[in-house]
Amino acid sequence: MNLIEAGIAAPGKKFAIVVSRFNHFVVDSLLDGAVNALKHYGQVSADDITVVRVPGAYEMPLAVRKLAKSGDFDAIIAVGAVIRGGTPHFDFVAGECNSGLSRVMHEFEVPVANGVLTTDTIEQAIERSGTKAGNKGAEAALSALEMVNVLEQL
Ligand SMILES: Nc1c(NC[C@H](O)[C@H](O)[C@H](O)CO)[nH]c(=O)[nH]c1=O
Ligand SMILES: CC(=O)[C@@H](O)COP(=O)(O)O
Repeated sequence: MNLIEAGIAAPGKKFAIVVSRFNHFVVDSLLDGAVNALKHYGQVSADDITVVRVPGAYEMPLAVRKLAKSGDFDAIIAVGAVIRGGTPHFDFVAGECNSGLSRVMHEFEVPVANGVLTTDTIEQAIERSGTKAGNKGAEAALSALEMVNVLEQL
């Protein structure tokens, strides 16, 4: 059996993190988790991490596409929080964000890790941004680290 598997150390690789300002009270924790994971587990230096802030999750795919098209980054991490309100707007924002990120990843063959929370309640978002349900920003960063190394072997 031939198994292609990779670790998460990626010193010298370049990462971009696209972070939305909406719900920044949880998104800032997701960003911290992603940056710390890149530095601590990935051995990525701060000089190789670029952070791009956008207004909301709906705007993320456009920024991610520009970054992917530049060819300057080995992986891109998207962190944000779409929290359901009182109208169907949640479905459109979350749907367009997720499908847009996926489209960019496949079009440019650059890992785009999805650290965008889509929750029904604020409490669910808080739980997933560094409390009892982990930090989805950190998890997305770990995915990006592994995918950079896996793709290098393919
Ligand atoms: N409600 C949330 C939004 N809404 C804003 C949109 O993302 C977009 O910025 C606006 O529609 C203007 O184009 N964004 C989030 O990231 N999270 C939300 O819960
Ligand atoms: C995800 C959203 O756009 C949502 O937070 C907006 O809230 P509402 O549906 O009450 O306008």
